[in-house]
Amino acid sequence: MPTPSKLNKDPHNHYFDLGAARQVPETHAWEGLHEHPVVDGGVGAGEDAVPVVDMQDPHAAEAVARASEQWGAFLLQGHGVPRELLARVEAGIAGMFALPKTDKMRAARQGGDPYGYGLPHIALYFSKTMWSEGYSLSPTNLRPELRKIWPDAGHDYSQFCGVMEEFHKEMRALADKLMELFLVALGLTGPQIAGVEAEHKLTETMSETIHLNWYPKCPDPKRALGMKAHTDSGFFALLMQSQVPGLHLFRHGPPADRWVEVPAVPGALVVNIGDLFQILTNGRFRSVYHRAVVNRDRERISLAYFLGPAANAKVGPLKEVVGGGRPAYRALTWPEYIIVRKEAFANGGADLEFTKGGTALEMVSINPDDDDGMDDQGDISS
Ligand SMILES: C=C1C[C@]23C[C@@]1(O)CC[C@H]2[C@@]12CCC[C@@](C)(C(=O)O1)[C@H]2[C@@H]3C(=O)O
Ligand SMILES: O=C(O)CCC(=O)C(=O)O
Ligand SMILES: [Fe+2]
Repeated sequence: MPTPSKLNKDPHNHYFDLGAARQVPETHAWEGLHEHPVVDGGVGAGEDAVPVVDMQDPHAAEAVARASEQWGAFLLQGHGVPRELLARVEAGIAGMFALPKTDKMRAARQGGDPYGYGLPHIALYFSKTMWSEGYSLSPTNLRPELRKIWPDAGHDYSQFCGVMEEFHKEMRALADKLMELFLVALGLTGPQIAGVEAEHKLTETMSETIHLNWYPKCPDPKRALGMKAHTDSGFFALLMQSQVPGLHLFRHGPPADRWVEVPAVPGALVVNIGDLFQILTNGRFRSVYHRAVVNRDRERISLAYFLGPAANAKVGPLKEVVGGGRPAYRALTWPEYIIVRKEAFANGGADLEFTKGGTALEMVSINPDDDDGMDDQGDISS
């Protein structure tokens, strides 16, 4: 086992084999994990039942609007991605994460690279280490990236690339449909949606990242954390989780602040709204604060497919949503938002419950009493 000091300084966790650990070292023991109760979000959980949207339902847009306003997340069914493909994707990811660490480390993220193998970006902001390994990939550059792990480009490589490409094609088509459904859910008319698309090319220019998560079994799951609580920064994420629950969504009281455990529903995907979508929709659709916990007996895998604006597009509240009102946020690019979030994290803004310096969204919001940002128009803004 490495010395704790070395582990803490190593954002990519080179030295600690989570899968073989017999105890949770101090470096991986998080405080405050049990401040809020965890409640079941399954069917029959009353108002804590995670909303379900069936894309085939003629009233899907209304269900999306309700879920996006009240939860910032929902389970998506009727999406058309074959269940058997999801099973092959999951098996492929499990096989990749089961490779020796030395193979995976060949793809380790270097410095500020957005892509690569290792702990997620937010790991850099915390002194404790998460009980997980991650791998961020650009779907348009899969083969060269995965050659780092499988330099011989043999059978496993071809199979994994093949299944991920098939999956990506399906997911991209789904993301485009979902973006349209969100715009309908916002109450935009057909001509308004066409206008938004013509003006901002939202769907056409959306950028995509696939992030794979592996949460090995943990000998003491009450002390460890798979993924530190956060909001995703982009527009929205489509999450595929294995049949082991572990995703928690935060809900404010009354009756009490709590974590709602998302049930593992075979074939369903989870949709999480991100911060830039909250900005785009002028705060109508809320980003969801969420975390992933770990399990003593079963490892867990998830795949998050992130959609966001093009890196150089300024995102501000859509004028079609703002209407005669005022924009609640100033316009900024995704990279600019990441810088704001870094500052917010440094000030304790990572924890909704204990925010000292304000969350990143608060830092980019426009105070209704001043005129700041009123003329801060962007590519995607009012
Ligand atoms: C597109 C992206 C969203 C993400 C940062 C990234 O460039 C690639 C990884 C993503 C991820 C996954 C785990 C949680 C998260 C907060 C993180 O640290 O890395 C998200 C990022 C995000 O939503 O900001
Ligand atoms: O593993 C999960 O369920 C959550 C993962 C997540 O939040 C992320 O990758 O951004
Ligand atoms: Fe997330």
